[in-house]
Amino acid sequence: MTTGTLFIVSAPSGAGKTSLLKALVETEEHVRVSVSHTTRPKRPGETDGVDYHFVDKEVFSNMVESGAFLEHAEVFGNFYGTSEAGIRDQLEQGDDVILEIDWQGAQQVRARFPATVSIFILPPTPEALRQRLGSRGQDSDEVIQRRLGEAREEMSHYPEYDYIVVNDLFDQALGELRAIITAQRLRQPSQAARLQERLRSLLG
Ligand SMILES: Nc1nc2c(ncn2[C@@H]2O[C@H](COP(=O)(O)OP(=O)(O)O)[C@@H](O)[C@H]2O)c(=O)[nH]1
Ligand SMILES: Nc1ncnc2c1ncn2[C@@H]1O[C@H](COP(=O)(O)OP(=O)(O)O)[C@@H](O)[C@H]1O
Repeated sequence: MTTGTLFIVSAPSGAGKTSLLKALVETEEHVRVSVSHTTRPKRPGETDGVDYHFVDKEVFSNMVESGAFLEHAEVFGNFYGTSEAGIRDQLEQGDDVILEIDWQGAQQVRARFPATVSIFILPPTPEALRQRLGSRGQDSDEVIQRRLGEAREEMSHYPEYDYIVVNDLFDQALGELRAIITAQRLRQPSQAARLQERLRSLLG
């Protein structure tokens, strides 16, 4: 039995991480994206329990108190956290689990699980980031300005990550994400655990 790998994906708001991960799980088996809890308001088109578990501050702080979170952080004035329940089960079933979290959460998860593989997604240019945040059409000007203002701070943490993917051409970035996951699966001992029978017949 092998356990799956825990991946972290971080990026400044608008770089395209949610779109990339959505496309990734549609085509890739045995990869799941963890659904976080957040106190931020739901955007049009988002679904509770699918995009996030939308909760109020009281529920969130009760979960913090009871130790339900693997990590949690305040980002753009809202609270976000990854609940531990479920993630362990998914990993134990052999599935890879991706956490779409900010650099603060990434530091907490690495401290607890040093084998975590982390990926930072960069936009090609500052102009592209601005344009993407605007074209998503789901945030007010004030929210967009705040997110752009904090993009440099988020991006300054890139050296803490194992991989960097530039999301210029969407399909190329998606291919690079797939390559990282594939490479991780081919590593010893993950791959050897999958190949037990074959190895037995080869080695006698
Ligand atoms: N630490 C932490 N950060 C999270 C979590 N979920 C989302 N985030 C981060 O919070 C930031 C804002 O997310 P969101 O409001 O969905 O905006 P978006 O990045 O523009 O899609 C992003 O940097 C996310 O990676 C979480 O569970 N924990
Ligand atoms: N490679 C790309 N080229 C052009 N637009 C993109 C690309 N990747 C994502 N987008 C668009 O940019 C906007 C922000 O993407 P999103 O996935 O919501 O970003 P994030 O989750 O990082 O905040 C969306 O409108 C999305 O369709």
